[in-house]
Amino acid sequence: MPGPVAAYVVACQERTGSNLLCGALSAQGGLGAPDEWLGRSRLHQRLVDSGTAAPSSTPGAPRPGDLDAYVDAMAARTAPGAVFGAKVHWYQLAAALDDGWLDDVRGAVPRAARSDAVVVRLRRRDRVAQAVSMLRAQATGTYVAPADGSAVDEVRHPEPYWATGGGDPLEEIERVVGTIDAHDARWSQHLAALDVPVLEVDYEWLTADYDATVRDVLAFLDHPLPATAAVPEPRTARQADARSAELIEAYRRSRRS
Ligand SMILES: Nc1ncnc2c1ncn2[C@@H]1O[C@H](COP(=O)(O)OS(=O)(=O)O)[C@@H](OP(=O)(O)O)[C@H]1O
Ligand SMILES: OC[C@H]1O[C@H](O[C@H]2O[C@H](CO)[C@@H](O)[C@H](O)[C@H]2O)[C@H](O)[C@@H](O)[C@@H]1O
Repeated sequence: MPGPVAAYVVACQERTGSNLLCGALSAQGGLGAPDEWLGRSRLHQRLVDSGTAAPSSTPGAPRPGDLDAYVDAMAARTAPGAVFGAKVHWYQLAAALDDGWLDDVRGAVPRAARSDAVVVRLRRRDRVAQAVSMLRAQATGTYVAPADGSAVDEVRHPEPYWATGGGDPLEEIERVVGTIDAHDARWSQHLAALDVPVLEVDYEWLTADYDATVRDVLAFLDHPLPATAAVPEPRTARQADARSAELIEAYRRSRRS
């Protein structure tokens, strides 16, 4: 008989609405702040700041000296008594698995909570739209649009994550869709091998019926919202613009011809 949910992972890929969902979970109060604790661009600094970096860790090749100590330090930042949450993109887990400092995704939550950890698997059915969203975020340096309209700093990665930034945009989309498919298959394989409860959620459900989808996720995480309580307002806004629509349409047209 499984116990109450002690920790959770939002298992996703980029541009699947993960900030929208994780914003709702963070706003709930008892579910921590599911951040990208394994996120490559900040991992080395987080390890150093928490005193858990391996001597060999560098910004380009972050490596914990003691993963459990690192995860515990991140968990200590969430409110006392809150359920710990982590958001993990496949490429972040893959890097950790390849480096050998983690055996499976449950390593991203505190050891004491692993046997009662659950997974919310977030995907986007429209992979062309997802790929275009990735390329637009990379091109504009804007990965998130706060719903309150506040400004965010541009993010420029030293090396492009998903595309070269040059060349034929339709070929870029094709390549990124291929990466999304491959990473999705790896998530499926990885989760199928674990004895862990998984709730499947699609970006399309989240955006078509935000209230009902967030309620379903909260119930799965043992934090059901009473029918009389309102779902927290989205913290992020939709980013896709006219250029996104143009690229999606051009790609679809090219596939039909
Ligand atoms: N409120 C709301 N309504 C509709 N869509 C929304 C909303 N908030 C975020 N989004 C869209 O989610 C996409 C970004 O996904 P992620 O947050 O997973 O991106 S990432 O983690 O930073 O890579 C990205 O998709 P695109 O609009 O296709 O670019 C965001 O616009
Ligand atoms: O595509 C790589 C990563 O790009 C985004 O992360 C970057 O922007 C974040 C702010 O929106 C910042 O916190 C992070 O350190 C940057 O790497 C995106 O949010 C990530 O999901 C994505 O993996």
